[in-house]
Amino acid sequence: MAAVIEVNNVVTRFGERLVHDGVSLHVNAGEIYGFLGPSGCGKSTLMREIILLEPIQSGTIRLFGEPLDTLSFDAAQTLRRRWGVLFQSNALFTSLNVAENIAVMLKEYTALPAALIDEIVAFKLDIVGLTPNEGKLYPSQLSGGMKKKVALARALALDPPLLFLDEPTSGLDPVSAREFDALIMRLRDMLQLTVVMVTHDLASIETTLDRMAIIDERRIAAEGTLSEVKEVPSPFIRTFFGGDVS
Ligand SMILES: Nc1ncnc2c1ncn2[C@@H]1O[C@H](COP(=O)(O)OP(=O)(O)OP(=O)(O)O)[C@@H](O)[C@H]1O
Repeated sequence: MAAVIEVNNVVTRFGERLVHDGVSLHVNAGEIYGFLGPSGCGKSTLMREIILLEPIQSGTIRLFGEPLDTLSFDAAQTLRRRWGVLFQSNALFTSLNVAENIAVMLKEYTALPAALIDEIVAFKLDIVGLTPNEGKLYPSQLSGGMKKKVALARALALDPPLLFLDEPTSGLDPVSAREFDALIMRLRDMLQLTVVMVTHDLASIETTLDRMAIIDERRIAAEGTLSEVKEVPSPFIRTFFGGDVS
């Protein structure tokens, strides 16, 4: 299976704080892959380095085989269109309705005619389970679960093969959270996506992740399937999966 993301020996330091000290992992095409680890271990920072929001200080990251550190400005812009990101905050535009939020990316990055954009938006609403009428609502009129679906539809607007999710189920009630997990798995299969998510949600981890990396003590403490990482003797893994702490 081809690696969509290869992280090699990444070292990240903020002032005195060493966050990553030689982090390496790889994400294969078509997997749902998790970044796990204690609070502050650098999960979000690693994701930000991969999506070009944070400079790579040392080490290499390749996306679709392309090394990120030597990308030209134009190549970086082209690459950015190959992933979608669902931020924890959803980052919806409050002054735009749901359909307009989804259309933003299409208006900004394509020269498609308005009628075609409307059709694409209708399709994106449908695949995340929202109705055309819900497309007319504003973010303030939506539940937490609906906001996530809108942000997901927007992240998928340009048909990226790669999707990043930052704690997608945090703040959702358990029913909405499991519904969202099922949606991610369905979309992965339907659109043949590769999905990377930062998560602390044990139910999501158990049901959705094919493989995961545990970042702990500045390094990868374990990488593999759930049963593989559970075998690794590490205090964080024992506590997190062992049920010592809720
Ligand atoms: N731009 C920055 N400048 C300085 N310190 C930063 C910066 N970004 C992150 N950090 C620090 O790096 C460490 C890792 O942060 P990060 O948000 O990646 O952790 P995390 O594993 O995602 O945490 P959480 O699970 O709590 O969201 C933290 O100590 C954070 O304060």
